[in-house]
Amino acid sequence: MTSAPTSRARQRLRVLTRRDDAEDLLARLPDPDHALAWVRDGSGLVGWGEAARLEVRGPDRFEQADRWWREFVEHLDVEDELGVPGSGPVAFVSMAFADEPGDSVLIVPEVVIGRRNGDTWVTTIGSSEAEPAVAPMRRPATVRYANGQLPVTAYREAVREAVARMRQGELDKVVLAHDLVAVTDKRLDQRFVLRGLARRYPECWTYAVDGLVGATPELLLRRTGSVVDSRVLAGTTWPHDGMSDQELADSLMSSDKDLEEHNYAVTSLADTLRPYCTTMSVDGPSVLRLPNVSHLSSDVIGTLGSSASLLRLGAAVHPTAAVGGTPTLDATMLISQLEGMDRGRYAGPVGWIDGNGDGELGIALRCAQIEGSTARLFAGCGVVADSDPDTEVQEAHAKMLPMREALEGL
Ligand SMILES: C=C(O[C@@H]1C=C(C(=O)O)C=C[C@H]1O)C(=O)O
Repeated sequence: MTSAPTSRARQRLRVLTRRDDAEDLLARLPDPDHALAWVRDGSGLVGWGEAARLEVRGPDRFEQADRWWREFVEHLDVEDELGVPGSGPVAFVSMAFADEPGDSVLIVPEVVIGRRNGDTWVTTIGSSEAEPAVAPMRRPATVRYANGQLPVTAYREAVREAVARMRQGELDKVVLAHDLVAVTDKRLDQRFVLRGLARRYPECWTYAVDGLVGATPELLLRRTGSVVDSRVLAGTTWPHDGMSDQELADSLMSSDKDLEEHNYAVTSLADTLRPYCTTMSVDGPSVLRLPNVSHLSSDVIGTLGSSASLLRLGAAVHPTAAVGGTPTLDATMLISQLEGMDRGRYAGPVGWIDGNGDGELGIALRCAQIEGSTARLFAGCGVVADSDPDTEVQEAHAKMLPMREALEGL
């Protein structure tokens, strides 16, 4: 569906970027229910209002979104004092994981506040309204949890079945997820959740687009002119049995199972991105340590030999084997068969794009879909032939902690 202000775009919207003195981006968000955010360690973008919105679904959702955005940008009058990635016109993006079901969304805010390398700016898109007052923050007093579409017991069974299929040689890796529903005593304030995540996970990208709120450690793709880079994660451990951080890191770096999972993920990203690049290098794996989990992490960097926009590149690489599996098609079919739930925009690309086709797309992990006083949390794990279902259940639990703590205000 296109709830398209294409007609508004045709009227030539005015886009104005000027310098600003924003200190705390998240503190500027006025609205508890419609936050737009992509912030890491104090830098990034926040936005509010809707100058335009696109909803798309299906296998060509990236191409449709790319076409719509390019047309939208053509009908703008832009005045941009900064001319850096993220200044000028911007759309926040959140794509569905699957071809079906699931809606993807692009939102062009009326106001964007950005910060990058110490420069801060404000962009207005078709609006010259004064900044609205920031509504007081709401915090829930109680949070209760209930089964989602795939309860833990069924998840354990799904992992067991996947392991059996892999031992029969049907496929090499599949990433299976489950969900959990949190119910609070009042309407959730997305800004409360965002601030909790950003405070505890400054090295992650804290995001909110159309009610999907989270803090992801995984960067699917960033395009900055002719440079493209990615941070691929797969292979996970978490604090247990009194092991020190060093012992956890050593065990991860020497785990054949985790190295295998990681290798599938890096290969899937590099193989699908390489055709667009003239050079490419992979640096890793090393261990990325977060408060709740540690991951094997590799950085991929390439020089683009093509003018493909970030959304086009996203179409080529999604889903990597960090959230899908290997081979990709077998894995996505098995996911829909064994999970039997709608992932929505969890594990899909999330982030922002600008008028030059640059931007950042993370993988929407460690997140929840917030609606009123409920939040649907998701977490998944890479499963290979050597996986143990009970251990995967514990891993998924560790991956849900950031969102649970943010909801509970811990
Ligand atoms: C699927 C998730 O995480 C992904 C799976 C990982 C793994 O299996 O080791 C690690 C990081 C992410 O790529 C999630 O957090 O829900």
